Amino acid sequence: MSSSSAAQIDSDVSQLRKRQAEFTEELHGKDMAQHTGMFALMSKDKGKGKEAISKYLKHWDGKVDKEAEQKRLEDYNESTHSYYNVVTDFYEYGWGSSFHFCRFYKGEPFKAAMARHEHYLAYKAGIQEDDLVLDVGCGVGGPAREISTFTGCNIIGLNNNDYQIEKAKWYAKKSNLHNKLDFVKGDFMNMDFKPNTFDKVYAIEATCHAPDLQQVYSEIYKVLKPGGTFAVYEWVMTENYDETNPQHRQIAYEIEVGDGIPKMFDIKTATKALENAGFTIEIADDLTDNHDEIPWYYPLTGEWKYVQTLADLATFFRTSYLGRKITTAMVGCMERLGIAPEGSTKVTGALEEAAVGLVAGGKARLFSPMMLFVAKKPK
Ligand SMILES: CC(C)=CCC[C@@H](C)[C@H]1CC[C@H]2C3=C(CC[C@]12C)[C@@]1(C)CC[C@H](O)C[C@@H]1CC3
Ligand SMILES: C[S@@+](CC[C@H](N)C(=O)[O-])C[C@H]1O[C@@H](n2cnc3c(N)ncnc32)[C@H](O)[C@@H]1O
Repeated sequence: MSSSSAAQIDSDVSQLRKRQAEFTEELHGKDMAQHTGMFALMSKDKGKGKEAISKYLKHWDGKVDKEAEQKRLEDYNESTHSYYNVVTDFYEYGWGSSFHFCRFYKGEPFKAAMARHEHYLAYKAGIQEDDLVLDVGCGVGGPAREISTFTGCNIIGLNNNDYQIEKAKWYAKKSNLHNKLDFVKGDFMNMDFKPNTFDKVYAIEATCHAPDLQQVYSEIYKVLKPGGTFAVYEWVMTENYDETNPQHRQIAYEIEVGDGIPKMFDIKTATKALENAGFTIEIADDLTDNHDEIPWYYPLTGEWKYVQTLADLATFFRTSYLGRKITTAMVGCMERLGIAPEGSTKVTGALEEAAVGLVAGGKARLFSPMMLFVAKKPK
């Protein structure tokens, strides 16, 4: 690439970042980090809120044709940025500050199961005290806070959503972890870190937003020290998935459109992408394939029998089919009263589609949100 075209790309990237940061502040307000869930939804600038939702709908309007898919792949940065601008409040309201699924043991509370899933990844990655670790696609920093507390390591969280970065920084300060954690804006498809920087890298349910898995894994490979480990919970379609089967494809589309994913890839593609990036795969283990008594997707069903503790009733109520209908009705009232941005119910509608697709994919064993890969960069 010539130096003038490289300079042009750099300037386009910095303009995009500036635009996204300015829009974030106008939309969520200067004290954006301090409000969560429905309070955050109410404290948005209503005009910008409407604009944010229409930006999101432009990309995620349910179109399932190849052309729409191609557009989402090309526009992955803006499309995921706009997705997380509008869903983050709902995620925090319904799920908490770790945006991923987990396995559940009998008798185990929801929050403990989520934390254990994070500890397990840290353990498999071999994270040690004082390691410098990169969290790729860090959300609002729930896993980074847990993993740093569990291991004592230092973590840099990389994220392309400004709203989530502000929140992650605020939570880290509140939990007195700001000396161990830092959160930076960036695109995992083109990282700004120097090569060979990190002892370990992990990614939790984030790299599925990449338009090309080999590219994101190659970036991770580049910034990892030789001999370092990369551990990931990847979202994949399983071996049972047949792209030519219209019912299978419909489930994959629901997951893509409802979860802000340009294209769902299968296990084979993810495996090849890791190998082509230069990694040696040490573990490839689909954690949904364990005959668990309590399925990973249970919070999104209406199956009360799986709720393990009384304290989990509040979470389950919000995540279950009935709870989601009630949330949609409540958000509809807020929208009519003008205290939630116009179009908010379209967001709950898309999240409903996500929930339906995820449960259908889980039940049919076509989809896994926890394909664990542990891979090494050779010395
Ligand atoms: C999008 C990716 C790659 C990962 C996120 C996984 C999960 C944390 C989310 C997937 C679907 C989400 C839904 C909710 C919370 C977060 C998820 C489970 C809600 C329960 C939030 C409250 C809304 O009223 C309904 C949502 C349904 C989908
Ligand atoms: C489902 S969330 C998971 C967040 C976090 N790993 C957790 O478990 O709480 C996916 C995250 O990936 C981030 N992300 C998506 N595309 C990205 C990109 N191109 N570069 C950096 N981060 C990205 C999103 O902003 C979001 O924070």
